[in-house]
Formats: sequence, C-alpha cells, structure tokens
Amino acid sequence: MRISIIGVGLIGGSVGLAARERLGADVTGWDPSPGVLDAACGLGALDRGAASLEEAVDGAEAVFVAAPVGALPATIARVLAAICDDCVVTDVGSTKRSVVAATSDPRFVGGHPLAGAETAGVEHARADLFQDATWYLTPTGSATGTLLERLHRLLRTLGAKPTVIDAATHDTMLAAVSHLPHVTANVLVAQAARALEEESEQLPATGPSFRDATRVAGANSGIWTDIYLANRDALIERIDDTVRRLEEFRALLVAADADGVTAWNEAAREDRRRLLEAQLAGGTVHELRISVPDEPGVIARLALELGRAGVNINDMALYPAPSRAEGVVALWIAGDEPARRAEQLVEELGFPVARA
Ligand SMILES: NC(=O)C1=CN([C@@H]2O[C@H](COP(=O)(O)OP(=O)(O)OC[C@H]3O[C@@H](n4cnc5c(N)ncnc54)[C@H](O)[C@@H]3O)[C@@H](O)[C@H]2O)C=CC1
Ligand SMILES: O=C(O)C(=O)Cc1ccc(O)cc1
Repeated sequence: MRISIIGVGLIGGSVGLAARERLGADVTGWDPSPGVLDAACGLGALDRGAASLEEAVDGAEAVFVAAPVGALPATIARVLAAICDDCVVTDVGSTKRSVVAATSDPRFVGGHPLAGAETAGVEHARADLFQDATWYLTPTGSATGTLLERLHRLLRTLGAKPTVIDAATHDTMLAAVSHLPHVTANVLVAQAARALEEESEQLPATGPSFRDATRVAGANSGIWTDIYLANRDALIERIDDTVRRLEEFRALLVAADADGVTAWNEAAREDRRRLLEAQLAGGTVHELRISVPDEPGVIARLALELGRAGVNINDMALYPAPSRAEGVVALWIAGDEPARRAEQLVEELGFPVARA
C-alpha cells in the first residue's frame, strides 16, 4: 500500500513507523521544516522524502495530514487538489470542527488519534504509539463508503481502535478530557513555581501526585496554541465549570463541613471508577450483515448513527453486489448489548440486518 504523510513530526512520524513495520507500506512524506525529512528517513519513518507536497501524494492510496490544527484546512485542500479519486485523505488534528467544516470532499474523513505525548518531533515517534488507542473518525454524509472502510482497516492495522463520532461531540468531549487537563497542568506548575517561591524564596519539592498532574505542562506550543484557539468556546465552558466546582469546594472548606468534604471526595472516587470501567468495556464480538443501497454517504451515515449512540464498530467490510445497485456491509461490534442496540438502530434507519 502507498501511504503519504504531510507533516512528519511526532504523530506523522509514528504513523510512518507503524505503517512500514506493520503493513509493509511504502511511505513518502513531506514537511516544510528543514532537516525533518532526512531525520525521518534515518529513523525509518519514511521510505523517502519528497521535494513538495504534490510530489509526496502522487500515487498515494491514503494520505495522513499531520500538521498543526491551524494549518490543516489549507493543507488538506492542497492535498485534495493533487490526488486521484481513489485515495482517502485524513488528518490527525486534536480538534475537528474547523477541519470538517472546511471541506465536503467525499475523499476526506477527519481523524484524531487519542494517543501521543508531551514531546514533539519525529525523534520521539514510536511504531507502537497507537496500539489499543482510540482513533476518532468524523466522517460526514459525503464520505465515500469504500474509502472510509479502507481507512478503518488501515487504522486497525496500525493497532488503533477507530471510533466514529461527530465533530461537535468530539470537540466538546476533548475539551474536558484533554484540553482542560493541559490548562490545569499549566496552572499548577505556574502556581507552584511562582506563588510558593514568593513565600518561601525557594522552589518547593514536588510529590508524585504533582508530577502525575503536571506531566503535560508546557507541552509543544507548536500545536497547543492552535488547539486552544480552535476549541476555545468549548474550553471556556469547561474552565467556567471548573471555577464553579472549585468555588463549591471552597465553600465546604470555609464552612469546615467535614461530611461535605468527604462526600465530595467519595463522589470523585466513584466518577473515576466509572470512567475507568467505560474504557475496559468489551465482550463477545458479533457480526451484523446489513443490506444497503449503493448511494453516496450511506456507510458514513450508518457509522455516525452508531457512533452517536455510543456503539463502537470494531471492524467493517463492504461487499458490493454484482448489480452495483446495492451491497452488504458487515459490521463487527463487541458486547451483547451494543450489538443489540446497533441492530435496532440499523433497523430504525430502514436497512435489513441479520446476525451472521
Ligand atoms: N502530540 C500529540 O500527542 C498529539 C497531536 N495530535 C495532532 O497531531 C498534529 C501534529 O502534532 P505533533 O506531531 O505532535 O507535532 P510536531 O510538532 O511533532 O509535528 C508537526 C509537524 O508538522 C510540520 N508542519 C508545520 N506546519 C506545516 C504545514 N503547513 N504543512 C505540513 N507540515 C507542517 C512541522 O514542521 C512538524 O514537523 C497536530 O494537529 C496535533 O494537534 C493528535 C494527537 C496527539
Ligand atoms: O501526553 C498526553 O497525555 C496527551 O494528552 C497527548 C495528547 C495530546 C494531544 C491530543 O490530541 C491527544 C493526546
């Protein structure tokens, strides 16, 4: 398979390493920063560097755009102008609304791997970065089914778990579970370094909890300024909510309300347990076979509908009928209840469905 990577940093480089190692793919890349392509070839993330974006995507079957969020719309447009019809284009940007709003091209499917690090650059790329990681996909109704299936399969080969979601839900959720934690990490280090320093005239020693909560403080500004700004409305809401929650806890302290403090802490323990449990959800894998008309956007619509209901598609395959007027989509869903829910949703959409 021929893969092209535009922006060969931590994430682009990790896609290259994984695609070459696990898929035996032929990977070409392009990056505007001097020296990056040579470094990427030396580390085994690319087979070759190209002299231009257009040269890099020539003949590719899949293109990953792994540039900072602010550069994505213009870069994706350049890629789409240079490729043939049978090529899927995706990105890895940490926010999705601005990217998805910028194009309705059927060859584009937005993406975001929920894996990474506080480091930057291809030097830190790893072939196993995406192993067992959720990889969000945000197809719109215009996405071509066969290209979405190709991308889904490719991401599985990289070790990831593709999960379809709509762009707005993605951005709201990520504001809470990724962007806000980066903000609070920055606040915690600033507070520890400045306020406590002023009081004691020396930097305080830090404990393990502080290290855990601040690992991502000051992460790569080359990507984070863009992420904060692209998702600023959702992030502002989370910050306001954080302030409210801190004020509630502050009031318990002012009142010296021991029962209230205990209840507040116990609620956090329960919330954490539920969050961890949700990540471990699995179960028997069921295969659903769905008859669909051969119309643009049908596969994307199915995937999105299930994604909205929280049903994850483990794997998918398309079987076009000889007539080409219709076809069968096979979906593999883990867990009895998610599979039952998927069957019901598909029926409600009006497509015949059977368990294989
Ligand atoms: N760092 C992380 O943990 C994660 C990052 N992401 C997303 O992945 C993307 C890349 O981030 P990283 O690899 O971490 O950053 P990075 O800084 O390691 O790599 C970014 C690369 O993009 C290149 N670049 C800059 N402008 C470009 C343009 N206009 N066209 C093409 N390439 C360009 C840079 O030269 C650099 O090599 C960002 O959109 C980020 O939001 C997604 C998941 C995790
Ligand atoms: O290092 C960490 O814990 C991260 O949170 C990395 C990360 C950064 C940006 C993303 O969009 C997704 C993951």
